Parts: sequence; C-alpha cells; structure tokens
Amino acid sequence: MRSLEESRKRIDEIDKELVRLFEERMNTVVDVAKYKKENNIDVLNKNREAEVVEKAINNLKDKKYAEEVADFFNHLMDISKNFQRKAIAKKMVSNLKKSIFIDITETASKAGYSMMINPLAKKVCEIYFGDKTKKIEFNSYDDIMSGLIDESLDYVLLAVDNAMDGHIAELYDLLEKYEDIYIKDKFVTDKDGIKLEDIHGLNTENYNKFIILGKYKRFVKDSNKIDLIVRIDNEPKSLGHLVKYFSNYNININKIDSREADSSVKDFSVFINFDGSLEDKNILKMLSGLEGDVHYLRLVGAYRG
Ligand SMILES: C=C(O[C@@H]1C=C(C(=O)O)C=C[C@H]1O)C(=O)O
Repeated sequence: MRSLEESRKRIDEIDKELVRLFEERMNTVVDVAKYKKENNIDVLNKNREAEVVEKAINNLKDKKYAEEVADFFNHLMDISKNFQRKAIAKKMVSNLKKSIFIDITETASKAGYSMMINPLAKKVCEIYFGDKTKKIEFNSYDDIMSGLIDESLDYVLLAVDNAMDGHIAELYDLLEKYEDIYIKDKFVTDKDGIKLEDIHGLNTENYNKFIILGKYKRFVKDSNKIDLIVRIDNEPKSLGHLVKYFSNYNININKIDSREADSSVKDFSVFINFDGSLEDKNILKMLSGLEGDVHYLRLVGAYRG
C-alpha cells in the first residue's frame, strides 16, 4: 500500500489532469451553447444526458463505481448547463443597449396573426397595423414562431387567454424556447377590437387581451412595463437577494411568481413584471448587474401597460 503522502501526491497529479480535462470539456460545451443559441435549441437535452451517463458507466473498468460515476456526470452536466445558460445569456443586456425604440406599426411590412384563441385577432391586427402592412393568418404556434425566426414576418399578434396571463404559464415557456423573440406590446381591446388606452381600474378579465411579438431589439417607444424571467438557486436567501436588486435601484415590482425548474437542475424560475423602460439607463444598469448574479436571465418583453 502507498503511504498517505504518496496517495496525496498521486491525487494531486490526477486532479491536475482532471482540471485540464474539465477546462477542455467546458470550452467544448460553450461551442454547443453557441450552436444552440443560433438554432433556438434548448440548453437541456435529457436524451443526450442519458447517453453521456450510459457511456460513462460503460467506460468504467470496475463497475462498482457505476452509481458514483453516474452521480459525477450528472453533477458535471448541471454545472455545464448553468454555464451554457450564462454564456449565451451574457451578451443579452449589453445587446439591449443597441436597441432602437420606434412606433412598430410604422415599421411592419408583414404581420402574422392567429385566430386560435380569439377570432377577433384578425380585426385587431387590421386596426393595429393599418393598410400598409400585409397580414397573414396562421394556425399553429410553431408556424407563427418560425415566421418570426426566419424573418418572413416582422411581428405577430396573438390573443392571450385570460387564464394564460395569470401565471408564468405556457406563453412564457414558449418564449423561453426562442431566445430572440420578445413581447413588444400588450394591450386590451373592447368587443369591437378597439384598443383601450386607459385600462386603469378596469377589470380586464372581461376584455380581449393581445400581445405583439417580434424578433430582435426593436422595441416600442415609451414602454413602461418590463417582463423578465430569471433562474436563481433554490436556497433560502436567493429570493430576498433578487428582490433587493430591485429595491436598490428604486424599481417597483408589480408581480412576482415562481415555479420550480426542471428537477434535474437545482434552481428555480422566477417571473417578474416591473415598472420601467429599456430606454432608461438605470434599468439597464440594474439588468446588467442582475444578469451577472443569476443563473439565467431572459428579458421577455417591454411594452406600455
Ligand atoms: C453539452 C450539451 O448540453 C447539455 C449538457 C450536457 C453535457 O454537459 O454533456 C449534455 C446535454 C445537455 O443537457 C449537449 O447538448 O451536448
């Protein structure tokens, strides 16, 4: 048997080699993350993870370590996913500084709409965009999102189910899948499709809700509400820490809602709606700090509300 000193020396050598391989693996993982970002693919791939674990077990000479090697790779892949999320989200806030603020109805040459949730969508789309914009009807979310991604559409108008708007629900799941799509406008209409400008004090449950989605960093001028999704550690202090960010910058939170993330990841998603405009440097500063401090940050939208 080796002496304690000899064993420790050997462990140091092995660790050195492990760190070299870890670094190489992480560098490769970032390439995967970039590919995923460009192709709008989720960071998590459960099938691939199962494959990685299976290969690791097969590669063992001594199968008595099967459980441990599975554990090791599951941890490693959690680290890898968190890093991927950070790597692809990192540039988001600095990119936002290049945003332009416009009247989107003046820059839309093609807009899509769907009558799946509310048949009034067609009429609302006509009123919202006017005659200059070509309007195209879609019958599936995938088609409508593809239209935005391949830029055959400038914007899309979707009706929002009242139930859907209540929580971080399907809509936000859908948006999380598409890194580059944002909510550009959110509004309520009466039964004739006429936009209600002042909804203060109205029970909007009885009205029709719509959103405008678009790609890239063109946002409506003078927006005053921002939607955000962040992922933070599932630990006692993290939510308080998150909320403190907003109070430190004197930003008012209107709504905060959380949901457990995938059980293989030890963090959870928080949806936040707060007052502010992307034209405001204070907001960008807060977002930039927050981005560096959370596992993942996704701007969902900025609009007038
Ligand atoms: C690197 C990838 O992304 C994630 C991380 C993995 C890893 O670290 O091996 C495996 C699957 C994905 O959940 C990938 O998809 O290959």
